[in-house]
Amino acid sequence: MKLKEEFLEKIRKQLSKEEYSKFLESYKDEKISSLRVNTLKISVEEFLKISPFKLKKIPWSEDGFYFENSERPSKHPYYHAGLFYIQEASAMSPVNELTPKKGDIVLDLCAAPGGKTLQIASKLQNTGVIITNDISTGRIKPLVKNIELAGIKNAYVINENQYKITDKYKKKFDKILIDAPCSGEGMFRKDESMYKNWSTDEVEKYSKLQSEIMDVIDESLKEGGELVYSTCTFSIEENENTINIFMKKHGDYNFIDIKQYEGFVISGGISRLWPHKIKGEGHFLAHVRKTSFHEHDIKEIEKNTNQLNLDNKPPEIFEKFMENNLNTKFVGTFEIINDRLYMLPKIKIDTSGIRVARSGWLLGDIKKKRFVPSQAFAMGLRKEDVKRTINLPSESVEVIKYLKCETIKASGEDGLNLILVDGYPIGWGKINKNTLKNMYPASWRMQ
Ligand SMILES: C[S@@+](CC[C@H](N)C(=O)[O-])C[C@H]1O[C@@H](n2cnc3c(N)ncnc32)[C@H](O)[C@@H]1O
Repeated sequence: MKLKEEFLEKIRKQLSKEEYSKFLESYKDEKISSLRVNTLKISVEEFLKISPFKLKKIPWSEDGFYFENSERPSKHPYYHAGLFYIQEASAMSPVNELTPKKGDIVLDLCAAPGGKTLQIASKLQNTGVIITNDISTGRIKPLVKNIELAGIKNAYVINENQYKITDKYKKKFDKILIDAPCSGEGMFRKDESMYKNWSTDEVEKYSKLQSEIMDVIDESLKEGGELVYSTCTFSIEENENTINIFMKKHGDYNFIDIKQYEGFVISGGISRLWPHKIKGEGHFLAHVRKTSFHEHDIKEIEKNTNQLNLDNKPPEIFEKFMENNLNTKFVGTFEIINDRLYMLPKIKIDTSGIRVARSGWLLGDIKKKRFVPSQAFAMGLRKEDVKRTINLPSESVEVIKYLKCETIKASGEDGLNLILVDGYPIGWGKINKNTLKNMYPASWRMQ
């Protein structure tokens, strides 16, 4: 790869001579591949027992692992069971730093396609709530799919800009992640298209946008709340400058010391991940806490964290479905939106006037007098929740055929079955005399 002189000049200014030549050398390194185990579905220990891939721990992520470049995990049925997500190693550092805690209300403002939302969800373990947002309508679809595949039940997926969000949600969030749109310099090794579009004008354009986003989103963070700002770029304009402009303008924030890992270049609340110092791509993160305190904020916070009434009865049609098909009786707050039944997260979030793509766990469609369970429902279940299941071994031809939406032969009880791979749900099917009518969604078909 021939790097543009203007880009190299900017890097030269940031590094010593020796560091700079190591940085250039890193462009000749082999590509680095990594995944993160989805602990909503399987513990790291269990995954390591069944993993068909040779894995090596990523130091800064408790559930992140490198795999060998010869492997193709996204083609494995476990990927389709949502047991892991392919995520670049450095990209795991912002959520590791933010460390959402069970019960937190978290905003992931620039979320698509969802790698970091999934990581936040693993930390929350379906407690609290995640508002996961992206401004791009086109990128909402993959975000929704990744959330469904991962079995996340406590997220609202929304499609707004920072102004709309701040207008609606004042001092609402315990934690905010701004994984900002950027010039992507840290990803040049991985994605040449980012490099082709790079120019100093782009750097300037993004730095303005980042400052605008940060300036506005401040109002949405609770007093005492934490914010991580991250990019996958090297330019000072988009990193140190953005966070320093923000800190100057908003005097009520302090930096939080960043967790130290070998190779991270840390100065107080700011960290840089350089590709010649760690096994991963380029990244930047800053961690800050809002510190000011006013009497009226307490009332605001209390109002915001109202719990939903948990005894809300499910619609009769779903009661019947549970009786006939499930061992578990789900209780919670149910809502029907456009003939689709959802179970909402336990913390009440007012989404009126907001463009919402998903509200919590999509259970299924109500079609005339029938309840048709959704793929998202299947992906959020455990095998024990369902009366009839068909287990397909991960090495079988049948599981691949199922994931390719083909009809297969399978022995089991007639009726609706949850289809499993080695005990982990992958979708629905109906058995009739040893033939499985495939209900795997065409849009999820394995390629
Ligand atoms: C670096 S990517 C996010 C990657 C994502 N966090 C992940 O881990 O998969 C930046 C995202 O910001 C979105 N974006 C750009 N401007 C935005 C804005 N003003 N508000 C919200 N999202 C924005 C882009 O559409 C893009 O999907």
